[in-house]
Amino acid sequence: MRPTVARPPIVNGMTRDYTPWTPDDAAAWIAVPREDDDKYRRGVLGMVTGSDQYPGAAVLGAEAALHTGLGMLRYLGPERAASFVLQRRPEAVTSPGRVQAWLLGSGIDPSNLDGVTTDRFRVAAGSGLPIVLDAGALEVREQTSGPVVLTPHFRELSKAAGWKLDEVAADPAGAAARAADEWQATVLLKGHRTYVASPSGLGLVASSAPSWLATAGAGDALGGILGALVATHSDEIANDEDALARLAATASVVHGLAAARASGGGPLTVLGLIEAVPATIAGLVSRSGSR
Ligand SMILES: NC(=O)C1=CN([C@@H]2O[C@H](COP(=O)(O)OP(=O)(O)OC[C@H]3O[C@@H](n4cnc5c(N)ncnc54)[C@H](O)[C@@H]3O)[C@@H](O)[C@H]2O)[C@@H](O)CC1
Ligand SMILES: Nc1ncnc2c1ncn2[C@@H]1O[C@H](COP(=O)(O)OP(=O)(O)O)[C@@H](O)[C@H]1O
Repeated sequence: MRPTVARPPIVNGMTRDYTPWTPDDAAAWIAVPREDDDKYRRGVLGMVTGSDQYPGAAVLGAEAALHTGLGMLRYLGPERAASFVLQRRPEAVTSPGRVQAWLLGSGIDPSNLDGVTTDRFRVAAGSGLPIVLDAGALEVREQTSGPVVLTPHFRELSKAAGWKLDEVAADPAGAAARAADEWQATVLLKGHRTYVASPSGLGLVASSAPSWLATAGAGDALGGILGALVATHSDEIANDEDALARLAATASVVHGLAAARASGGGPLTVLGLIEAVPATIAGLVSRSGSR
């Protein structure tokens, strides 16, 4: 039996308490495929990410989702980004079809949306399926009909909510809670500590990441990890109003632990982090198996 590890103390935000989300907590939110699973039953993620300006974000999100594990990835972004995704990951499918969850917005400038992306945002928002909104898709929350999790960093939250950047930076825990209340959506606010607030009042905080993670593209990888976790837990999301918050905190823990593994105390690249995700998940699964 493993020794019991003391849970870190609760972080008191001004408006709600945040319970630390530990690797043991995260381990319970990894879907391990069963013998009777097939690619569709495991979960299909639809991704509308990347643009001519930022095709790399699409590649990082797709790589991260596939390394986290899912039945199928449907990449439905613009043509140039799609060809980069296919060059790295020929298993990605680029034709529309059924999905269990959506990831929208990484690598997209909301002031410069192309027609295909706008149409696909509309279809995803109206599907009623669980949806992860990142970077250029934060505003899509206003059109959605299903469960939503948003993944802004400080500047994105300040812009989307119309709050001063200094205020968000001074009290990120409070800002995440306020956004979750106002938007009636789960909010994951990125930073050295990542705060997850759900509209029901749940607060979770993940702090497993080394500061070496502060590098361009790290958030695009987090989006892919979360997208895969959401696509493989559609039943749990339908039955538990806080499942999205727990999955978001789990994504942050997986991301932070993979970053620590890739870093080994020194600099990391985002592809290095992504390559460390399968071993990170195997480590979490073996923890939950030993309980
Ligand atoms: N390889 C890729 O394709 C990458 C794409 N990314 C995408 O890029 C888009 C913009 O993301 P950001 O996180 O940069 O958005 P931010 O809201 O942080 O910044 C927007 C813009 O403000 C300027 N800016 C802000 N702070 C600055 C500073 N301290 N020094 C210099 N310029 C500053 C930059 O011109 C930047 O493009 C998102 O769609 C994101 O997903 C980024 O994730 C980086 C990697
Ligand atoms: N100082 C830090 N320590 C630990 N993690 C960090 C730090 N700064 C940023 N991060 C993490 O790195 C990622 C950066 O995401 P984001 O700002 O969206 O970057 P990008 O848009 O370039 O992909 C987030 O997951 C965030 O939590």
